[in-house]
Order: sequence, then C-alpha cells, then structure tokens
Amino acid sequence: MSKLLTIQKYRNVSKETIAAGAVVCIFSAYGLRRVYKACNRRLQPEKSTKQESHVKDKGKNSANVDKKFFKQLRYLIKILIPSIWTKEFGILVLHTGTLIVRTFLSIYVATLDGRIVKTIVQRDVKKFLLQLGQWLLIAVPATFINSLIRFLESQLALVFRTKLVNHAYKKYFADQTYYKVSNLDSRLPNADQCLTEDITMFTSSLAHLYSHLTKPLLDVALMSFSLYRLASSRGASSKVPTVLATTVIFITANILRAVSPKFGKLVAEEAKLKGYLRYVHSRIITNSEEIAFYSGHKVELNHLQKSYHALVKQMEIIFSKRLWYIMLEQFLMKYVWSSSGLIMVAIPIITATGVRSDGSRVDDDPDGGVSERTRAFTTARNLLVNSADAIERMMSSYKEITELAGYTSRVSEMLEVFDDVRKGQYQRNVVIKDKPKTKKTALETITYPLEVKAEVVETEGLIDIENLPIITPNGDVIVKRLSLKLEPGMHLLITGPNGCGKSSLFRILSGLWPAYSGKLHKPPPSSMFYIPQRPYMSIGNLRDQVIYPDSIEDMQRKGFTEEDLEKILDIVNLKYIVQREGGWNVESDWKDVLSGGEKQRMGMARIFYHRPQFALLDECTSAVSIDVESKIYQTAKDHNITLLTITHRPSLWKFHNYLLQFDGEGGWRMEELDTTTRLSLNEEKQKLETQLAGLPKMQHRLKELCAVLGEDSVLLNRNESSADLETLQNELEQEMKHQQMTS
Ligand SMILES: Nc1ncnc2c1ncn2[C@@H]1O[C@H](COP(=O)(O)OP(=O)(O)OP(=O)(O)O)[C@@H](O)[C@H]1O
Repeated sequence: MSKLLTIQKYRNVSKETIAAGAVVCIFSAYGLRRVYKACNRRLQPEKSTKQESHVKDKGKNSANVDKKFFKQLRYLIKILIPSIWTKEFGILVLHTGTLIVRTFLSIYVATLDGRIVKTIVQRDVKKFLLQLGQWLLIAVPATFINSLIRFLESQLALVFRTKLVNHAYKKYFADQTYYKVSNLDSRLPNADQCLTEDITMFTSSLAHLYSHLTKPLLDVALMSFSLYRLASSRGASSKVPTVLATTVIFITANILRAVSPKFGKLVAEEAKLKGYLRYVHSRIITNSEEIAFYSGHKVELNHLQKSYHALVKQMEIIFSKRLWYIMLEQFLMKYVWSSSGLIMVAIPIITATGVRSDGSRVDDDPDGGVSERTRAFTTARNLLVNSADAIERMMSSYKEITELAGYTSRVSEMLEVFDDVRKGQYQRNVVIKDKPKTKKTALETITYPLEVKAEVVETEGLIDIENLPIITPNGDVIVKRLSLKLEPGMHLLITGPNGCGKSSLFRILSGLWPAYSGKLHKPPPSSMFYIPQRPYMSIGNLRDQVIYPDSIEDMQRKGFTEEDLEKILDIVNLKYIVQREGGWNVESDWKDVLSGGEKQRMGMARIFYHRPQFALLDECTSAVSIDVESKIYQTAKDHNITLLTITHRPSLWKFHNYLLQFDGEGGWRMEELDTTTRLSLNEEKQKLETQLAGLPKMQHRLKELCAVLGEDSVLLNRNESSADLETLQNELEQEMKHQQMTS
C-alpha cells in the first residue's frame, strides 16, 4: 500500500517534491553560510582586521576578486567586444555553440555506456556489437568537437589579444605617451612587460576561463536534469541526493574560498618582477659597450641576480601556497565528493520502486531487473562523474579567477596610466621631506600632482615664451620664469653650467615636458627639428637613416630622389658612406656600423632633408671636426633654418646673433651676441686660468726652497698658507666670472 502511495506521489506531485527539495536546499545553505561566517569570525578575528587594513593600504592595486575587479573586467570586455557585429563576438558564439554540443554528446555517451553494459549483462552479442558500432560512430564528432573547443579557445584568446594590443598601442603612441609614461610618471615602470606579457596572459586567461566556466555550468545543469529524469523514470527518490549534493558543494566552495591565498595579488607581483628582470636585461644589451669598457660586468651581474632571485622568491611563495591549496582542493573534490557521489548513486538504486514511467515493473524483466539496474547504475555513475568533474572545474576556476584579477588589474591600470598621462595628469613617487639639497639648481620642489595650465598656442614661425617655469619631472623648479621671443633669423646660442636646464627648455618646446604655467607660443612640431648629442639610428636601410622619421613613401611624396639624399650627405661630408656600405638599400645595425662622429653627422643630415623652420641642436656636433661643423652650420643658415644651439664650443658662437645664458641658480639673461667681444673675453679668461692653475705648484715649490735654504719667506711669514692661496684663486675665478656676465 505504502509502495503504491509512493508511486502515486512520484507520478502526480513531482513538481511539489522538487519545490520542497529546493526550499530545503536554500535553507540549509543559508544556515550553513551563517554558521560558517560566525565560526570564521570567531576563529580569525585578527586575520580579518589585518586583511582589511592591508586592502586599505594598498588601495588601488588590490588585485582581488571584488567590485573593482568586476568593474575593470567590464571595461576591458567592452574594449574586446565593442558590439555584437564583431569577429570577436562571432567566435565567442561559435565557441559557446561547440561547448553546448559537447555537453549533449557527453550525456549521449553516458547513456550509450549504460546501454552497452546492459547488453553485456544480458549476454546479447548482437545488441552489444550494434551499440559498440554506435559508440565508435559517435567518437568521430565527439573528438572533432573536443579539438574544435581547444581551437576556438586559442582563436578567441588571439582575437582578444589583437584587439587589446591595438587599443593599447594606439594609446601608447598618441601624444608622445611612450615618453611621458617612462619619464614623467612613475606608476608604470615596465610598460613593455604590460604591453606584451600581461596582455597575453590576461586574454588567454580570460578565454580559458570562459570555456572552463561555461562548459561546466552547462554540464551541471543538463546532467543534473538527466540524473533527475533517470531517477524519476525508475520511481526513485531524488530529494536526498539533491540535498546531499547541494550541501557538499556548498560547504566545499566556502571552505576553498576561505582558505584560498590571494593569488591575484601574488600573480600581479610576479608579473612586476618579471618585467623588472626584463628591464635589467634590456639595459645591459643597450649599454653593452659602455659596460664592457668599464668592465662593469660584476655590478651588472649582481643586479641581474638580485632581480632574478626576487622573482624566484615570489614564484616559490606562489608554488608553496598552491601546494597546500591544491592538496585541500583535491581532498575535498576527489575524495569527499566521490563518497557523496557513491551515496547519491546508491540511493536512487536502493530506494527505487522499480516501476517505470509506463507502469511496467523492472522486477518483471526476464533477468529479474539486474541488467536494467546495472544500466541505470552505469548511466547514473557516468553522469555523476561528469557533473562532479564539471563542478570541480568550476571550483578550481576560482584560483584562475583570482589570477585573472591580477592580470586585469595590471592591464587596466596600464590603460588608466596612458589616459592620465595623455591628459597631463602625472604621478611620481617623489620623496619631498628630508631630501638632501644636492642640486643648487633646484630653487624649490613642487609636490605632485601639478596642474598644467599654461597657455600653449601653435604659431607660424614664432617662438614666444612668457613667464614659463622649467620644472623637472621630479618637481624641481630649475628656472622660475623664463621669457623670450624668437623670430626666424634670430639664431640663439644657449649656454650655462651643467644641469641648468638648457636641454629641458628644448624638452618643453618639443612638448615632451609640460608647460605648467605662463605662455608658450611655438610653431607646430613639424616646423621644429631636435637633434640630440647621441642621434638615434633606426631599424632599416641607409636611406631610412637620412629621412628618419619619414618613410620612403613620404620621401617620394615630398619629391626627394636618391641624388638629393646624396647631396645632403655631401653637406655633412658623409657621401662616401653610400659606397662604403653598399648602397641605399643596405640594412645594418647603424648604431654600431657608424662611428660616433658619423652618427652625429647623419643626425645633422636630417635637418637638410626636413628643412625645419627651427633646428634645436643639443651639443649634436661635439664629435665632429671644427671645419666640418662650421660648414654644416653655415649651410643650415643658408637654408634659412633658424638655429637654437646648446654648445660649449666657442667656434660655433659666430653662427649666432642672440645669447640665452643660464647662471645655474635659476637666473638667466637673453641679449644680442657680440661674438668678437665674447671671444676676446674668453681668450683672456683662458689665459688667466692657465696662470692661476700654476699658483698652488709655485706655493709648494716656495715651501720646498725655504726648507732647503733654511730661510723664511715674506709670503709664508704673512701666514698665507696654501689654503689661503687657494681661496685667493677661487676669489679671482669668481671675479672673472662676474666680469664676464656683466660685460
Ligand atoms: N627625466 C628626468 N627626470 C627627472 N629629472 C630630470 C630628467 N631629465 C633631466 N632632469 C633634471 O633636470 C635638470 C636639468 O637638466 P638638463 O638636461 O636640462 O640640463 P642641461 O642644462 O642640458 O645640462 P647639460 O649641459 O649637462 O646637458 C637636471 O638637474 C636633471 O637632473
């Protein structure tokens, strides 16, 4: 009677049963959560407060799975998939479709497996062979789908990467961001690492997580449904297994979440250290010649080893944290789940009424229902194993999600810095308090963030500066207010002691450093051409070196021919190089192939190709002989190029008619340059320098002679020690300097 009641119950009230089961699950889950939280708080009061304060300390770069992570992820996903009519979305849909197909195939294979076992128990060879044929047939699409899933996952990662790389490159090369990021801002020390490794890791981790989460979710949903149907079809109770499964999964998830180390933060730190190691390597490659000349390999090796060991230490921390975490994960998911799984499979078999949905009884089968029970058991076990596997994958994904949080924070922080820098919002780690006043050039130090509010206007052939401060990226004010007006034909010579801000003025004129206040009216960058002391040699052929940064197409558009380029090289006495190197199309490592002087002359050749209105020349001919240098300067003037020259060579004074002189203490003077007077003063200065240089030697000799003769000297009697004489020498030098400035 009771059996019949149960059958009736299963037939008619199955929905209610499900609802009751669900309510039980929800309540037990809620209760467990409350109990767990309370226990956790009691057990770890210190840990939680510590964590909170840590998060507060770290602020922005928490790299945790929190609200900020989801916000950042949403922002990045919008970049990756801007609309549904994109290639990226297409691949995503295809990938999802394949994952769904794979889940259905898994269910089919599990059922087929059960049917095969049944034929074995029944000893029905014909049916067995038929089912086996089906098994092999299904293997073909199943294996293809498996392979397709991996293919589409890689494709998805690649298209995501391309999208993000293009987006980041666009930002990186807009408005000289690549310069500003490394020179004016200190938030992103290794942009190269972020642009390559971190983007790759982020996109592949995202694509991997997508399939790792989507497929298990589908698997769990569809397989649970199949399991439920299987149990119902045999009139078995599915309430207890459902409650058991939910409870076990819930407890496992909470334990794992509670003990999971902060993988996101650890991974972000690892990426940072990797970037630094790479940076140290690239520095060695760039400066290999200098290091070799100094035999500086020991110091460099030391730096390299230090940064490598820091990385190893970080990786060891991650590995050891993973060791215990994976152990616990495996214990819970492999062993605890397996035992619960066995209970779940056993219960429907044990509690089954043996009445099928069509009313027939399993026990009435010729073999007493054995083969049917075996089939049910095999199918249920397969489905359960698959679902457990899926849930295990979902849970182990938590670790991957935390790692994704690390990469997400690195990538979005990089894009944020690019945006800020472009807007002129810089941040630097400047130590202001207790900063030793080593540089007398810094008048004061300004704390960041500084507001960029100068009036910057593009003009046609006029440089007009008013009350413009020269402030270094560290916030040191070198010159408080600079004012000057330059028109074409006003060739300006810029002088002053080292570090007084000569090159910095060029940096502001070129737009590399911001103009914080005052007025800066200047021609567009295309009308000004800067040549540094160490000219940059690009990748490419000989032609590319002369026309840099133009391409051959630009050159043709501008109407230049190779003969023109040869004439240009002739001006700088470099014509022979075309023949020596084997023609215009020869590609070489020009940084090494050309000598220091040749590189400087190549740099100067570029101004004759670009013919700017203003040439900003920063000690760019220091390795060129004086006669060639004079020829180049004269030709530049003949080409109506206005020169702004930083130089210590008096031989170049005659090519300029204005002088901007910094005194190294924040002061400056702009005046017309009288080369003849200046040259004669300079000659006198050199003469006096030579004479005064002999004073200490003479003093020393005088002392020796007094000692040999056993006599006193009038000078020594006057107690004029060598220190006094040195003071006298310094005073004379100061006097000379003063005279020069006022003349
Ligand atoms: N990227 C930078 N970050 C921070 N400070 C900088 C940077 N570049 C230059 N400075 C500082 O700015 C000051 C002026 O430098 P600048 O290169 O203009 O000197 P200079 O007058 O051209 O000297 P020199 O004759 O030696 O080339 C120096 O004190 C230098 O330390």
